[in-house]
Amino acid sequence: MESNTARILDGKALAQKIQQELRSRIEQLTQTADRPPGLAVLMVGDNPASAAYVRNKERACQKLGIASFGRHFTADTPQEELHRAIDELNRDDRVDGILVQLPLPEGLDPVPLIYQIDPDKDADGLHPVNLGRLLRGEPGLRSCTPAGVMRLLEEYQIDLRGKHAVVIGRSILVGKPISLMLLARDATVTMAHSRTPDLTALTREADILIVAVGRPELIDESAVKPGAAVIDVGINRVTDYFGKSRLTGDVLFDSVKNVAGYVTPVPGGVGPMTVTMLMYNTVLSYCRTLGVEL
Ligand SMILES: Nc1nc(=O)c2c([nH]1)NC[C@@H]1CN(c3ccc(C(=O)N[C@@H](CCC(=O)O)C(=O)O)cc3)C=[N+]21
Ligand SMILES: [Mg+2]
Repeated sequence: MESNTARILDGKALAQKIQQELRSRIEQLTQTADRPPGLAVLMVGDNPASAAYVRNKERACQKLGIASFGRHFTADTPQEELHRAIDELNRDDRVDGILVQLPLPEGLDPVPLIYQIDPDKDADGLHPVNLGRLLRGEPGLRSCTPAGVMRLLEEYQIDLRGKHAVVIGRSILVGKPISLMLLARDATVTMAHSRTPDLTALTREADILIVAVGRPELIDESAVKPGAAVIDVGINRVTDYFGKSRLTGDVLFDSVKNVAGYVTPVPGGVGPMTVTMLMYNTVLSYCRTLGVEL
């Protein structure tokens, strides 16, 4: 049998390249602007994974010259207090981007908080106004993970026009917005989910396969069309045979690489792109405030 090794879509490298570009642009703009771009992350409780993500975001801000306005609340903070914090940040002229780190502790509802963020400061691109803009094909802040995936496909010049894209997972964070972005690039899009019968028969038809379900290593080479581009959005922490914890995606990378044309690794694929698009959105809304192009 002929052997094949897919080209790796290096999200880490692309993320670094885009961050470098953002850093230069910020440096240039802050020579005349009276302030740097600012990002405010609201973190509630002390979920260790969330704390690690927030630290990563703050580190990225620091590297790029973005001011962080992190606010940390205890898990028993009343919903109303979070609404007041968002209201303050909406009115704070130093802040271009606001996000609520998800998930929130039990008893707190993220949805009304997201609705309260000024849509033009919605760094996560999750406000209904921004999702509506995406649906309508209008400019706006785009959700970070889907936007990061699109940048990765662009970087490797993967043809979308007229191609069959299959998206597994229908979340408001990933599956739904990425389907709209692929559609806007003239792909023929199928949205699959946990109730789709014979998922494998469908995924084998995909030229572009986006997997965003949160099931470790669900997709192996038997589910992939030869030459397809496979994008793994899953980030699952699993314990291996030896009791060691490791990070794995929704795709069994070592199997899929034998048939796919392109595949993203985990870690080092979509994850770093998500953080980078958050920085990008913050700088984009900063530029809009200054009245300049990014
Ligand atoms: N309001 C909000 N916005 C988010 O964008 C958001 C969120 N809440 N809550 C949690 C999820 C998860 N998420 C990740 C971002 C980067 C990596 C990432 O950089 N991962 C590295 C590995 C990191 C590691 O080693 O743990 C990689 O895939 O290479 C992963 C996951 C953003 N999220
Ligand atoms: Mg489902």
